[in-house]
Amino acid sequence: CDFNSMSPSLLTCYNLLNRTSRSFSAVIQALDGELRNAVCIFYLVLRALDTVEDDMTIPIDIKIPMLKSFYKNLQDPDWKYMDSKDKDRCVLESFQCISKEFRELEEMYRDVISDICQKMGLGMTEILVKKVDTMADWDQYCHYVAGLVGIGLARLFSTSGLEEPIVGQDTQLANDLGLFLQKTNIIRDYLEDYNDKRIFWPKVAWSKYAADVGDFSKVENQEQAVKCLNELITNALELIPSSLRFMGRLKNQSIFNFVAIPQVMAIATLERCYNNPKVFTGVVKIRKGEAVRMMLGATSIERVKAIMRHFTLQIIEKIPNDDPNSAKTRAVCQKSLELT
Ligand SMILES: O=C(O)CO[C@@H](C(=O)O)[C@@H](OCCCCCc1ccc2ccccc2c1)C(=O)NCCCCCc1ccc2ccccc2c1
Ligand SMILES: [Mg+2]
Ligand SMILES: [Mg+2]
Repeated sequence: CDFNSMSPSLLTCYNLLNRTSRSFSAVIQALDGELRNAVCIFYLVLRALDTVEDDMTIPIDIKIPMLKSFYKNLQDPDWKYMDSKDKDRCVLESFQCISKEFRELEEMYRDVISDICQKMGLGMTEILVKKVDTMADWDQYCHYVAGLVGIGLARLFSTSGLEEPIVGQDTQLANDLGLFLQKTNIIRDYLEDYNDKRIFWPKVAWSKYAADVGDFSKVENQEQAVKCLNELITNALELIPSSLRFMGRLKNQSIFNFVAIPQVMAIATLERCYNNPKVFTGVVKIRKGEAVRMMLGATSIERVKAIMRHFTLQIIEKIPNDDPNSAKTRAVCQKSLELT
């Protein structure tokens, strides 16, 4: 990034990106050409929307109209929000810089960002009132907060001309990219979310193993908790074939790295979490050194397949014979092995 030629407002945007995203800021800044600014602004606009969603101090009757109309703020040079208590409130307080840089993007990028922002905001209002009961509810929630991001990004890739039209047209694969990342986050963040009184684990799953999802945080329920954990990880692993097919279509190296690095970090996280009771006593994170080694390695579809194969074999090694989903987990891993 050539920071010397940036306007003060664009510099502020990259500063906000670095402050609000450890896992995405480096790969976004490495993107080629016009995509870099477009994806940076796309991230900040959606992080601002998500910060409204996450802020538990905003009363629901205020929050719902705020989420539904949020995309309109992109056209309002004066809009900002100073009353948030969320950790990422800086993106709401500096929203005038974000919307100014949004309005300076080419129209074809603005159309994608505004459309996804409107759909995500509307989807978030549905989630605020509805619980995640069925696996379909789980897919729907993840579609709104992450699937739509994948769909928008794929459209930006094709719109920029750096990728073929099919990349942006195949919304199912793009959606699955986001579901894989969000499901991994939800699985990993069980305890953090539960302590924030936020439940994203689907009721149809946890109710097989406990009377209340909070029971998993008690050590006497650890065995049942791990069975539920393994069931949700098995569900997430079913998305790997879509992820590989999406990445197999990419031609631009900076876009490949941008897509592949979060995907390999996610499979590494799922492997660390599988059958691991530590998920219920803290947040299981992969070590920085291991993460950097993977990032440097995930630069071609062959390398990514080798990484996916490595972690899939590790998971197969850990499948307990008495786990209720052992046969399904083995079958899902077997399918990934055939593709890698
Ligand atoms: O608030 C927190 O601290 C955690 O937030 C989670 C939550 O609130 O559930 C939750 O917030 C979701 C709503 C806001 C998502 C905004 C976003 C995220 C990443 C982007 C990457 C590039 C461009 C735009 C992006 C937009 C969160 O950040 N979950 C992490 C998974 C979301 C990944 C989205 C995504 C989807 C497909 C992708 C494909 C390729 C590369 C990056 C991708 C990134
Ligand atoms: Mg959030
Ligand atoms: Mg959120």
